[in-house]
Amino acid sequence: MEEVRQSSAWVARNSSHVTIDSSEIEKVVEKMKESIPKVEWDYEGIHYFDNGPLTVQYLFVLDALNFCFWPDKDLNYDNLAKGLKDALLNDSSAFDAGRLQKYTGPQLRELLKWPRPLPLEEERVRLLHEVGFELERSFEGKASKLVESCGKSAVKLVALITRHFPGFRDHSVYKGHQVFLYKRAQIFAADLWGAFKGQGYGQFDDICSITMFADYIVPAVLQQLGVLKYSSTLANAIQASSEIGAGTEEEIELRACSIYAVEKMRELLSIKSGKQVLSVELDLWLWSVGVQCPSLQHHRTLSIYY
Ligand SMILES: Nc1nc2c(c(CN[C@H]3C=C[C@H](O)[C@@H]3O)cn2[C@@H]2O[C@H](COP(=O)(O)O)[C@@H](O)[C@H]2O)c(=O)[nH]1
Repeated sequence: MEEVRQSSAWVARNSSHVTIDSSEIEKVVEKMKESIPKVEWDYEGIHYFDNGPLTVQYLFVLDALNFCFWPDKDLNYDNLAKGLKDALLNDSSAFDAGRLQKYTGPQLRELLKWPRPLPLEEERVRLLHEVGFELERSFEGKASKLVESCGKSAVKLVALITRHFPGFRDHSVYKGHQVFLYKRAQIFAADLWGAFKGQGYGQFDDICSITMFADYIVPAVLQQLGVLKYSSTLANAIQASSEIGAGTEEEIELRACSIYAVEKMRELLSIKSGKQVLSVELDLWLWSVGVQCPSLQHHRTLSIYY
């Protein structure tokens, strides 16, 4: 994940619309250092879990579709996680590689029991087909095989996923530089780690290499904490719920500066608390704060990446 760290740091150094306030990072860290809020994975009980390969298949399908809920004001991540869980409980072959390649938009909607078209539904279906096809072609149809071939390395897992599945290649070109953010590939590794509690399919000896997952919730939380500061034009656009184009400087800065800021928080917290703190732990905490605050104004970008 060095490429994610380095390219995000480059954006933070050259940023025009978003700045990181180091003194606010220090204040947040000072408040947290005695007890870093530990957030239990699946504290909501919304995920499928059977401690085996079907859970891996479930999480891979979940993270293939884990993006852009906001255009439907009633839809959120929980609906997706729970909808896919119920679908699997109802039919354990629902995510077989052959089946994944055949879903249509209306069938996906029905599977999730969602009464109207999903945001970016055509893309969601295309990505499901891509996952089914490539799993069948290279991994005996099983996401568990993909994970097994990574030798307990999250870095290898992200590299393998982004090599095989174009839909997970979450990157942009910013001021002439290629920037890697890899949100859904990294969150898949983190979901395995969380679900399997760092054992079996969730054992990654390098889980400390994962960065935060640059979505639309965590940047808003960091802004609320004072860690991120926006230009007035950007602040107004977010306040007015105006769409921010995918690949624009503003969008990349929001995401990359969030990664950089969380890395800085992690470094400082590790020093002050004398314990190794993981970016994934900070992410889970920040995300849980964000989703518990319905009034939080987040940026709106149509994207398949987050
Ligand atoms: N940074 C970060 N972003 C995350 C997650 C998760 C889910 N993690 C679960 C896994 C185990 C735990 O129990 C968590 O519940 C979803 N998202 C992103 O949020 C957005 C959805 O927001 P809303 O529209 O309000 O549902 C969307 O971009 C989605 O991709 C996370 O952990 N970190």
